[in-house]
Amino acid sequence: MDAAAPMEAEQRTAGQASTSSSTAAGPSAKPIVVLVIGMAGSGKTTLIQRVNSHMHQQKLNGYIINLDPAVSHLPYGANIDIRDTVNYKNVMKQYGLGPNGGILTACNLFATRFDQVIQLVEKPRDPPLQYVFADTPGQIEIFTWSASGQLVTDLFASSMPTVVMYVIDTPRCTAPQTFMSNMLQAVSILYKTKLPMLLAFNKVDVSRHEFALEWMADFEAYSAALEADASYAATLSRSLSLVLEEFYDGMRCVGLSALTGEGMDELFKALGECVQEYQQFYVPELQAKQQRKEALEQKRREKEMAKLRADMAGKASLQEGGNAAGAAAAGVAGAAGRAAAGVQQEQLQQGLQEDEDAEESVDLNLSDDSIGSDTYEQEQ
Ligand SMILES: Nc1nc2c(ncn2[C@@H]2O[C@H](COP(=O)(O)OP(=O)(O)OP(=O)(O)O)[C@@H](O)[C@H]2O)c(=O)[nH]1
Repeated sequence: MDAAAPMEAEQRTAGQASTSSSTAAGPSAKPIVVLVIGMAGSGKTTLIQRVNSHMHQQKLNGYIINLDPAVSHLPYGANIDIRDTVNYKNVMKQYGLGPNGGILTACNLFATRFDQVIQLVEKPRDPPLQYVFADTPGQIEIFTWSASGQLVTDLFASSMPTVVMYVIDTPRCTAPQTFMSNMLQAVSILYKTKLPMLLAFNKVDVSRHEFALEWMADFEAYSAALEADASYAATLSRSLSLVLEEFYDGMRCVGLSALTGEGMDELFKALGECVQEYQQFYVPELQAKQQRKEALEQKRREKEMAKLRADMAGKASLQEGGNAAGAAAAGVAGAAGRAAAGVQQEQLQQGLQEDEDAEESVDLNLSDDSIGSDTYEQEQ
């Protein structure tokens, strides 16, 4: 893998729009990262192309990252392209993998350098970046259920406001069970990432998305659509629709057409709302997570310190105890030499007393050595 490639690829600024004083994210704000996820063929790449041209028109400062190593042609100029860094076909050959294994491994290799991508995105610019759109592999699970997808998502979300845009092929969703499959996929991504989500019903030029909004708002309407179907899958879909009511409630949805450009203004408005949700819910959760991690680390350090103290105390008391016992034995021998049983007893007592004194001084020394930790424990 070419480590310097993300840096070089970034020089190609085809995806950058021209300058603007009226920035949606604010002049000093961090860019909004949009992870574009969806089933194969839902129109992610075409949608990003449309978004790119919309950003140019609106003079929004955008940045595009392609994370799909297997895409053969990109209709937009990506600022960073995974294919400049890693060739998934070579990966397949080198590791003896099939296409999916090759794509997955290519993504994993790229993810190991993703801190460089974050650095590039965060690089100060004038005017600052407002939006970062990331195109993900068509095989949805390669991104959503892989270590690399998790890493990329976490790195973005812990550095910048991050939103998941789940792209849906609307014409295909007119079948109620395909609609349910899409919703379940979206829910699983929401659970996995815990990020604000936007449902983007694409291809509304072919089929309007209002039927989907109705199914989400009204269980009876969805149930009616399944009426003619008495199969087990249909019954399950009906039950799932009830379960998903909580998910549907308040979920942001936009109807888009990557082909005609319909819905672009609504998309950017919805992204702004998602950022508010990110600030309100995700950031406090992230902070709490970091605090829990720090507390665990602190506990681990304290435990190690206590173990070290115990080891040192054991060694020191053995050493001091041995010295004192030696002195006591010498005293006993001297007393025996003078043949005085009372004196012998006295010497023995004295020896034991010395032993006790020695132990006391060991304890004090240990306390001195570990003032910081002891103080912390007492405070706890
Ligand atoms: N009519 C119509 N067709 C669209 C629209 N968006 C995408 N398409 C078509 O849908 C097909 C798939 O589009 P892509 O952009 O390649 O979809 P993708 O999700 O990136 O596909 P993968 O890379 O396989 O994941 C193409 O033939 C596009 O021309 C749209 O809004 N309307």
